[in-house]
Amino acid sequence: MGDIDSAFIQSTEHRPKLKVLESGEIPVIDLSQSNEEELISNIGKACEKWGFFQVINHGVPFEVSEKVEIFADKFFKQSIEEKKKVKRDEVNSMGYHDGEHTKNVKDWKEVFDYLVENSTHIPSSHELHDKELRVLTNQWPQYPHDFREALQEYAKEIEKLAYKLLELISLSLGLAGDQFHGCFKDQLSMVRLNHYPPCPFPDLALGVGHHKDASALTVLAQDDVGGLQVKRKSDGEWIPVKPTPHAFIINVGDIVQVWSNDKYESVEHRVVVNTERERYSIPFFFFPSHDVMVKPVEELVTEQNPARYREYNWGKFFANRNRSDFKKRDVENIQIHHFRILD
Ligand SMILES: O=C(O)CCC(=O)C(=O)O
Ligand SMILES: [Fe+2]
Repeated sequence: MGDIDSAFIQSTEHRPKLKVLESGEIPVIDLSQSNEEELISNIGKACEKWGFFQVINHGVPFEVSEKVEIFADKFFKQSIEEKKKVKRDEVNSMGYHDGEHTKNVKDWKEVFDYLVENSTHIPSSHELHDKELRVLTNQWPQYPHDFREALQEYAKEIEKLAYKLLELISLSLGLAGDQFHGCFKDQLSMVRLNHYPPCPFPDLALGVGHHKDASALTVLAQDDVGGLQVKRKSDGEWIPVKPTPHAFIINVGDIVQVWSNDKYESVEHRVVVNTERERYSIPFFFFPSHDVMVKPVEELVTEQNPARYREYNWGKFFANRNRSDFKKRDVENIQIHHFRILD
């Protein structure tokens, strides 16, 4: 079996229990249901109680998702030299990467990231005084053929679903359906292909360490292997999300937490590894444009419920996060709680 590289070892408190609780609790919501009021209410309840739900009958054609899964497998099965031809680096954060750290511990996975908009503006640096922008562009591999077309088609389909979900979430908060649409004009949204190889150290390593997504919301496809766990709000237990055929897993991200002034929380989640089977998952992170200032929505702020966050610039937050993905750093990376107004 050999020894595990110490970069992968989780601290004792974050190591997974090998015996997991029964799953099946995360709500499954049918988006095709005709009673819109009930649909909105169910989404609101799921956001409040879990921060996570699954959707079925979502309108994304199965062939589009299936194609991406096949291409993902073809891409990751190539040699490391081939994959590294589209390696991400500190300047271009899109492309292939096999050294990501979450909370300063290395994840047992490899990824391929691409932007939904193909190229978009981001701040040149995380420094607040630096107003310069630069263009962030996708890197596409030569092989597999038609990889780019399949992945872009997928992104466009999921983007439609993400707008629809954001609309339903806005309505559930008592806001206009299109309240946030303007924030995504020059969006930084990206799709990630996650490949988790089998791992002989399931008690020490994680596929992705515990974290919250920085997005407004995340739309995740997973295969039938399982491994995603969500921290239950009521008692802090890690609950597995059972793979549901053709469903997407939706979670509230940090931005919706701030917009909703903590009504909907961005919930911690992580991925445990599997000793026998490799696993694929594909999150779509719905990210606003770089110039969006994120703050609690005015309509949701009252004297009794004052704003709990100072505003922050999304582009700078994004640039700051990208710095920490490469190596173990001694400090915690940027989090929304750094903008919390203490009472
Ligand atoms: O693989 C999964 O199920 C989740 C991955 C995840 O949480 C992430 O990439 O942010
Ligand atoms: Fe995540």
